Amino acid sequence: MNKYKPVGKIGEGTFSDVLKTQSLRDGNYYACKQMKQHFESIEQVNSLREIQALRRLNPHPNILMLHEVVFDRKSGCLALICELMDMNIYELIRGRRKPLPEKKIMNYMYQLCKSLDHMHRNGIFHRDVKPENILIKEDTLKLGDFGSCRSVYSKQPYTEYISTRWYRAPECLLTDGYYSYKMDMWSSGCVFYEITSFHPLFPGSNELDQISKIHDILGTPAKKTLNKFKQSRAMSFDFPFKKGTGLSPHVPNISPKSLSLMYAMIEYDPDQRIGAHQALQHPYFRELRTAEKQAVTMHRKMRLAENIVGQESINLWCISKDGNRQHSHRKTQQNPIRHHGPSYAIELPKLNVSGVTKLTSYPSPTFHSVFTTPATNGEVPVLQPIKYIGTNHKSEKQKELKSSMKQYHLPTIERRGGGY
Ligand SMILES: Nc1ncnc2c1ncn2[C@@H]1O[C@H](COP(=O)(O)OP(=O)(O)OP(=O)(O)O)[C@@H](O)[C@H]1O
Repeated sequence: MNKYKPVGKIGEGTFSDVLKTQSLRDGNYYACKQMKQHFESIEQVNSLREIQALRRLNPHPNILMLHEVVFDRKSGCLALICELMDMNIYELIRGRRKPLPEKKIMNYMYQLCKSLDHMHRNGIFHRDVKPENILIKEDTLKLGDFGSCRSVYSKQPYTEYISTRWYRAPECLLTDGYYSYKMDMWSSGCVFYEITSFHPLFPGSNELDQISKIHDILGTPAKKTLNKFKQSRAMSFDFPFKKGTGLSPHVPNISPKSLSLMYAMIEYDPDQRIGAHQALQHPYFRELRTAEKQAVTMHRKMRLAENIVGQESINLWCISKDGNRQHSHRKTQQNPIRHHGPSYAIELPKLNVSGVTKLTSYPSPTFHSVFTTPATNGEVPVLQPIKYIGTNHKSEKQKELKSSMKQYHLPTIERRGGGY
């Protein structure tokens, strides 16, 4: 940790203090997440869910970037050195009166859905999506705090207490641990509402009140849905019929498309709830998808132009240096671009360097394929050498204690149905 100079405290969570630090090597600023828990060995550090998830999900434009893991064996202190962001979503909207421009909300929601899509495709679900865990820097949004995440292939029921109550999906509230990745969509729908209205959607004061707040707006669910939940709950429950006000009276000024996506995300039944990949295809995001496609096309054209210019200058250099066309000729034969014009088959691998294009280069998955076949990104990245050791205040908003030891092995992507 002597390679980093602490500058000030920027955040605090249940499990960590987050400091702004400056690297003495490159002079850049980073966020240093100093874990409150002490560790006995590197093996114990490596088994930390958060580290495993970040390594598997990095790099992606909408996932917080892990720069370095620093562990001090003597003191047992552990710090995650991450990219420094400006603030979290809760801080962005706190005390604000003027609504955020609709374009900004759309842009943030698009990026949030992209982070979820990437995570779910890679066999991980977050389990604690909430405004405090969504970080922004200028117009870029990144999902952080993977301390509660799980493998989608791990065996239910999940016994530990998870997710902050206000963002907890009905299946988490009403079953004995039979929930999965769709719970992240519910939480994100609640965040969508909150960045639109600046109020939490379901601010329940306890679990029963949480359900009641959900029913106040969505109404009690169909019997079929409740019966599904009842099958995975030891204790029986029933709710007297309630109609629900719907979302519209609470967000009167939003567009119909925006409302439609919001409803799809907070669908009561997880089987009917929209998934992240589907959400990205929703008409609400049409404009952004078009802009993205145009940017990709432009990028391809630019790379192509660069290649041609680069190739020509190599050829010219070869000719002038050697006075020998043979060498130049061999070069042009090696690179068919010069003779045969552009080929996307040649260009695409270069585009994959950027995370955004990497996402678009996935085989277009049906929703099922994400969870019935191994994830597309192959193996878990190898751990980099571990180096050392290492207060925006946690919001006063209601928070419940999560499991204190957040260190478990994340099953490899290929493993299905197993788990811990
Ligand atoms: N990379 C970062 N850049 C800027 N701020 C950050 C960064 N990482 C975390 N923070 C701030 O620190 C706060 C706490 O971080 P984080 O949620 O990762 O800690 P935690 O101990 O896991 O919290 P929790 O109690 O939610 O489990 C965040 O809400 C955020 O405001």
